[in-house]
Formats: sequence, C-alpha cells, structure tokens
Amino acid sequence: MTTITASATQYIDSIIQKLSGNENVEKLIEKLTAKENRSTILGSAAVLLTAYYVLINQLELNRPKGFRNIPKLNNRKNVISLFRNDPFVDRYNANLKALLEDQGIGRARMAGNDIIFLATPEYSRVLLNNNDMFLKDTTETSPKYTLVRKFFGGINLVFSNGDVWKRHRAVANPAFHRSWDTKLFGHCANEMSEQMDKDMANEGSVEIHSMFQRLTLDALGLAAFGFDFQSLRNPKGRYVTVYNDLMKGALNGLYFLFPYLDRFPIGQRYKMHQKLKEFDELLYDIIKTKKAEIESQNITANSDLLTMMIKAAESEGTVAKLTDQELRDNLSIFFLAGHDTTANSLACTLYYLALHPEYQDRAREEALAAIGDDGTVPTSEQIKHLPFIDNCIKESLRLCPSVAQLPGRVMADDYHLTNGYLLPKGSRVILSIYSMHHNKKYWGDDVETFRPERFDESANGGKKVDPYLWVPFSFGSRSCIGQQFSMIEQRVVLTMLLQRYVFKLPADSPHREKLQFGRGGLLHPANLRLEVVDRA
Ligand code: HEM
Repeated sequence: MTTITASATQYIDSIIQKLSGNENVEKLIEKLTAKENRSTILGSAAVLLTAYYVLINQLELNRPKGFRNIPKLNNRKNVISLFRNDPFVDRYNANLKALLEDQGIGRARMAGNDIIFLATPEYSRVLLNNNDMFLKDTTETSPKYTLVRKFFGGINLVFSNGDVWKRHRAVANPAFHRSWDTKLFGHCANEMSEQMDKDMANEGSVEIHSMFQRLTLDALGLAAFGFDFQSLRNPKGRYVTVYNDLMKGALNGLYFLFPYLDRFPIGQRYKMHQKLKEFDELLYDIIKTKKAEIESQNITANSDLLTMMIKAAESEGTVAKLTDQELRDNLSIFFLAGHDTTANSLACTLYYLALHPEYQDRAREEALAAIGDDGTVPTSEQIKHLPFIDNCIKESLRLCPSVAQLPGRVMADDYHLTNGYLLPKGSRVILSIYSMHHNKKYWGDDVETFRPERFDESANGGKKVDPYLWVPFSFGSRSCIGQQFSMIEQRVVLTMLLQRYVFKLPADSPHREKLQFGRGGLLHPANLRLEVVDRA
C-alpha cells in the first residue's frame, strides 16, 4: 500500500512539472482555487474520500485475498448479543453455529480487531502445536490500575508466552504432577453432604451448581496453600465474601469495555479495590509462613501447591525462583482457572446422571465396586480405575465445556492455512471448543444426546476420540496443568456422592427438555436444582 501511494505521488509530481507554464492549465488552477469554488471542491473531495473509505471497508480492497476469502460471520447480531450479555449458548446458536459447523472457520470485526474463529480438529492441531505463532493474548494489555490486572497479576502461568511461560510452567509442573491426597477432597465432599441434607430438609431440593462452587473453592484453598475458606460451612465468611466480591468485580463486563473507569474508582468499586488489599495481605502472609516452614524443614510429603512451587524452584537449580509477587499472581490465577471450571463439570455430570437414571445406576455400581459402601473416603488406589464414571465426566465436558472458547491468541506473523486462508499478523484467533464438540459431522446425528459410550474404545472397535477434537482441557504443551487435579477431585466427589445419594431432576425442572445455561464467562448451568435422596 505504501509503495503504491509513493509511486502515485511521484507520478502526479511529474505531471505538474510538465504542465506548469501551460496557460490553460494555469487558468484551470486559478478557477479551482478561486474563493467561490472552494466549498464545491471541498464537498466533492469529502464525497470522494467517503466513497474511497466505504469501498476499502466494504470490499476490503486493502486486505489480502487469503484473508478476504474467510467467510464473514453476522457481526452486528453477534455484537448486540454480546452487549445484552446473552448466555454463550444462545449467542452461539443464533449467530455462529451455522457457519462455523459448516465451514469450520469464520471472521468478525470487534472493537477494531479482526477476530477469526476456528472450529475443526485440523485447525485445532495447527493452533495447539504452534505456540510461538499463536501467542496468548496477555493481561499486560490491560492497564496496571484495573482491578482485573491487580487481582490476577501481570505475568503468570496462564497469561504469558515464550521463555517467561516456560519458567513459570517448569516451577508449577512438579507441584501438579504428583499423587494427590484424596482425604482433602473427601473432607470437602463430607462437608457438602451435611449442607445438602440441610437444604433438602428446608427446601426439598438443592441448588447443586452453587454447592459445587463452594466445594471446589474450599478444595482449592486447601490444596493451593493450605487455607480453609470454609465456604461450605459458612458461605458468608469473611474471606469467602472478599473473594467472591473480587471475582464479580474483576469479571464485570463494563470495566472490560471502559477500563479507565478503574483509574479513579468510586463507591462500591472503591470498596472492591480496598478488599483486594485485604486479599493480598492474606496471600503474602501465607507465602511468608510457607517460606519459614520450608526453611525450618517443617514440611510434609503431602504439601500444598505453593510449598511445592517454592521447593521446586529452590531444589532444581535449573529454574529461576519466582518472586513473591509472581507466586501470588500464580496462586490467584489458579483460583480463576481451577475452581469454577471443576464446579461446572461436576454440576453438569450430575445433571446428566439425574436425567438418565440408567446411567446413574451404572455409575453407582462402578463406584460401590471400587470404594465399597461403608462411607469412608476412597484412597488414590481405589479411584484409579473408574472407566464408566470417567466416560460420564468426558461426555459431560463434551456437551458442556466450561471453557467454551479457548482464550484468544494473537498472530505473531502472517500465517497461511493449507487451504489458502490467511491469518494476518496481529489478528485475534479463537478456537471454538463448543462448536467442535457440537458438530454432527464429528459426533453423528445424536450429537446433543448424553452418551458416555462414545468414549468407550472397546465399544467403538478400538477407535479413540481425536485428541484435537475433544479439547475441554485443551491439548499439547499448553494444555491445562490442573487436568489431573480436577479429574481426581471429580472422581472422589462423584463416587462418594453416588455411594450416599440418589439424584433426581424435579418433575417441574426448567432443565427437563435441555440444560439451561447462565450468563458469564464460563459455561455453567443456571439455577440447577436437584432432589438429593439419601440411599439409606
Ligand atoms: C474441569 C476443569 C477444568 C477445565 C475444563 C480447564 C480448562 C482449561 C483450558 C481449556 C485451558 C487452556 C487455556 C488456554 O490454552 O488458553 C486451561 C489451562 C490452565 N488451567 Fe485449567 N481447567 C480445569 C481445571 C483446572 C484446575 C483445577 C487448575 C488448577 C488448580 C487449572 C489451572 C490451569 C492453568 C494454570 C492453565 C494454564 C496452563 C498454561 O498455559 O500452561 N485448571 N485449563
């Protein structure tokens, strides 16, 4: 484009030089510059410029062909739906589904950026195997004074790239890849049972999603840094309230659209910034205590994530230590990444088991065979082999992937897909996990039916599900570091609950026809009430 403009200017200059001195031309210039003609000329210039601008924008003549060929999504409707904060699935079904499931690719323009959606296992393979080309969109782009930036930190495992990400992942890997003490999750499952019994006695049903949110917050607090939020026992406790308020505040869409509102926060927003200071004091206190414990050798084999991360950095020698601020930022991001995600998965799985009693019976049979019926917390060994329950969790994560779209990537350079499409440098790319998980082409006509057998290799002639197609935890080197943690938590909790209760969907449940989803960033059931009947 710049080359074309430069040559055009040179060409016009040479013509002006040739024409200067020519009497007719000089008369014409005189006419054009006369005062009375100026408004006409300015008007015509404005019309020409507008026409040029419209042509460039509508026909996109300034964009490369490979990009222009990518089918366009219905942008206007999609943006309106975003502003209305419609639940993700409604927005997807109305505006994205048809094109993405048919073409596997589509593009839109939002807030001045090109967004390209990818939705086939082939594109998924390309994206997930090219981390240096498809860069994570980091929080560094949001100003330092925003609540979201202060809460989740500038640089952490989730929002970093290249060598910085490698360093954080190297420190966190040993902390996650080890056997987890099932007692921790068992303790939380027992606490949840007590609360469910109370709700059943008082209300006749249990809102299962919020119950799981409380369970996973308690489990993560204990596992991450040995702190008990006690949100199951006391949902209005000091730190639970602080944490929940901060989450709500950090994910408030208004401040994503207008981040500068956080520069001089007032009223409730000001109070949130103050609460963050309280939360930070707690985290830094815990870090200090853990460091002192490590120094005095006062640590056990079943230490929390934080202790393991500090120890990993100190004993490896090869990986640089994380600063207190980096440790704090990672702890904070573990909460964002690892608590609601698991809660949503547990809630959806229990919903499908309540909807399909025959699958629930089969899952319970497997649970009882593995862990017995005496009400004790299962051991790691006992929950190692639960193929049917695992398949129920997988099928539930297929239908309800908590992370419905992989967080955005930014193209480090122009990238040509094999079929001629171009992903231009700087454009944003989103892998639509939800679209791949709901496409008939890949899963058959019963795509919307809960059928755990899809994941049973022996029932499918040894055929495995493509790991780039089923990606609730993503895949490859940047896949979810907490996958094993989450699966162990889900196995312990589900086996213990199935051992003790029968779950039923109330006859008048709004979820009877299909699961209804709530608003917000992660895919989760909206107000899901189940009847929880004691087997005894
Ligand atoms: C059902 C539960 C979970 C789901 C569906 C889930 C999903 C995901 C997905 C899709 C990613 C990839 C994000 C991306 O590449 O942009 C991811 C990354 C991550 N998850 Fe999870 N997650 C779950 C549980 C957890 C838990 C329990 C933790 C921690 C305690 C956790 C911590 C993380 C972290 C730190 C990353 C970033 C890894 C990296 O970039 O190296 N997740 N998760």
